[in-house]
Amino acid sequence: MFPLFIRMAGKKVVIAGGGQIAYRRLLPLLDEGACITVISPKAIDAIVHLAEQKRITWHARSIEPSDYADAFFIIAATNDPNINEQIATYASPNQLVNVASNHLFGNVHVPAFFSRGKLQIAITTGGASPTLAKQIKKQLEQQFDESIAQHLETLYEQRQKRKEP
Ligand SMILES: C[C@@]1(CC(=O)O)c2cc3[nH]c(cc4nc(cc5[nH]c(cc(n2)[C@H]1CCC(=O)O)[C@@](C)(CC(=O)O)[C@@H]5CCC(=O)O)C(CC(=O)O)=C4CCC(=O)O)c(CCC(=O)O)c3CC(=O)O
Ligand SMILES: NC(=O)C1=CN([C@@H]2O[C@H](COP(=O)(O)OP(=O)(O)OC[C@H]3O[C@@H](n4cnc5c(N)ncnc54)[C@H](O)[C@@H]3O)[C@@H](O)[C@H]2O)C=CC1
Repeated sequence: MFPLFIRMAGKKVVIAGGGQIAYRRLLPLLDEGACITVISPKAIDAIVHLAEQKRITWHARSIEPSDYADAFFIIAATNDPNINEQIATYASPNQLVNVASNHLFGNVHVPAFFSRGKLQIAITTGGASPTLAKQIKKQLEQQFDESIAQHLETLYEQRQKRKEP
């Protein structure tokens, strides 16, 4: 697995499933300005609410391959592992696909992560123990408190000045 931080503003994201896991994936992507479509016969209230506010699109039906043919990033988070795995199979090899129910499918793992201003830290265990990834995240959250955000801003400004011609 190769770690990347991806600018998601304006990118088409299709999420199959409308449960807690779909919502957990959706929130940080929405913050980043991704264009999100949820396809799911049922959805939790928080997702329905976002759709009512027109912050995302929700289609209340089962997912079909044509729904994600032109998606930049596909998230398979239904409660049917077979459907999730089928999505990974039907997607183009050039699309990013995350399968929430089986780490062996798809080509993207979602890490445990947090930010302190411009500092972003993400941890994965390659599907071995998401719980350990979460614990390591909590330890690092203690180690890097909010003060690092301001320190990093100062370093950033100094660096920008040095780069000025
Ligand atoms: C492959 C991956 C999926 C992906 O990439 O999308 C995946 C897969 C699976 N998770 C499962 C279960 C749990 N996942 C969590 C928690 C988190 N899981 C996350 C990521 C990932 N989980 C990716 C690998 C990341 C890595 O390797 O480190 C985190 C880090 C990020 C996030 O989800 O937002 C988030 C912590 C967030 C945080 O707080 O920071 C908990 C604990 C809890 O919720 O408290 C449990 C229950 C305990 C347990 O089972 O361990 C199951 C079995 C499901 C079933 O039984 O059906 C599968 C399927 C499988 O193992 O194949
Ligand atoms: N952190 C992680 O990565 C974790 C992943 N999981 C996995 O994530 C998946 C989803 O978990 P939850 O959100 O808790 O499930 P959930 O049961 O709350 O929600 C599942 C959603 O999928 C929808 N759905 C079912 N069939 C569909 C279809 N054909 N097309 C579109 N949508 C469909 C349902 O309407 C429902 O909204 C599970 O498969 C579970 O194995 C579970 C726990 C943690």
